[in-house]
Amino acid sequence: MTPQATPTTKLRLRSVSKSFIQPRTGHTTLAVADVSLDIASGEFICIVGPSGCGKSTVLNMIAGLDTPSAGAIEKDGVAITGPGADRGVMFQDYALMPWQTVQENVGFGLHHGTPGKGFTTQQRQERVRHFVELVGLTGSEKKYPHQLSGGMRQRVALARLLANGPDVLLMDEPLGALDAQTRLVLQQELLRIWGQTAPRAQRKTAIFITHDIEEAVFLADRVVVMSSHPGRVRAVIDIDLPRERNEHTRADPRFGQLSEQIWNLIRDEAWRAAGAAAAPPEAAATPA
Ligand SMILES: Nc1ncnc2c1ncn2[C@@H]1O[C@H](COP(=O)(O)OP(=O)(O)OP(=O)(O)O)[C@@H](O)[C@H]1O
Repeated sequence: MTPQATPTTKLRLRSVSKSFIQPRTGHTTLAVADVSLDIASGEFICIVGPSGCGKSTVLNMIAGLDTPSAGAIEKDGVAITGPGADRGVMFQDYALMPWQTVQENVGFGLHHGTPGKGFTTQQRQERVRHFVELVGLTGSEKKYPHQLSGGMRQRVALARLLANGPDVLLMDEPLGALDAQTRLVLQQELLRIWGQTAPRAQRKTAIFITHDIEEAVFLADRVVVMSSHPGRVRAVIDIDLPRERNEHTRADPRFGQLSEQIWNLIRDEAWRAAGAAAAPPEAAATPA
């Protein structure tokens, strides 16, 4: 049964399925089956699951880049029928324009797209300055993407996403290409920029895809665990770790328990997705 919408529901997926038909062979892949989910306004949701379980397909449908084959997706009670500036998307590969500076990249949507409507040139410039500062890139405004590290490029991509003023942030493995230390730093930076210490009403609704279970536990209010073939919601785990999340969070025993709980839900499929016939048996508990 589909859950009832609450007054704070921002996004609602109702029995959403998606099939892809190969034009040449006519072969149909059921990528996502019967996904129902309510996402509250200001909530941070992470989606995890084995490779190919349909995470990106779900995100693309919320973005309006793909259309459900069955079911419906609503934002604020209105069906999503295509892309919109109210939903900003961020990918792993930065997607910056190499011939533009940091500030030109951040301001692109404001100067050339619908997000800039209603702003004067001065207001747009001020908005760019604000988001460049928020992501910690003041002083690098005139640099080009090739002059930046991977972490700085994703800061630019995040500033651009926010400058466009969406109320839903859709992030498809945005930290996936970064080295391990930069990734840890940017996880915390992302929560700061998202406003984890602000009241929920002031936060954006965020949906974040990751393969990294600890990243999901660190970031999310709830983790959606998907299973594959076809992609379904296997479990939704409440992350009852206090905010603000910071370096102490990872040392909290609850952090380890939640990570293990999620890994146990996906380990068999993750091993198979990685080419193994089956996962090895779970390690026996150490005798007391
Ligand atoms: N445009 C497409 N045409 C045909 N099949 C597709 C298309 N997009 C996705 N699929 C298939 O749908 C399934 C789900 O793909 P999707 O990329 O959503 O999974 P994912 O969980 O995001 O994967 P990964 O973790 O590897 O990024 C896969 O079997 C994939 O091959």
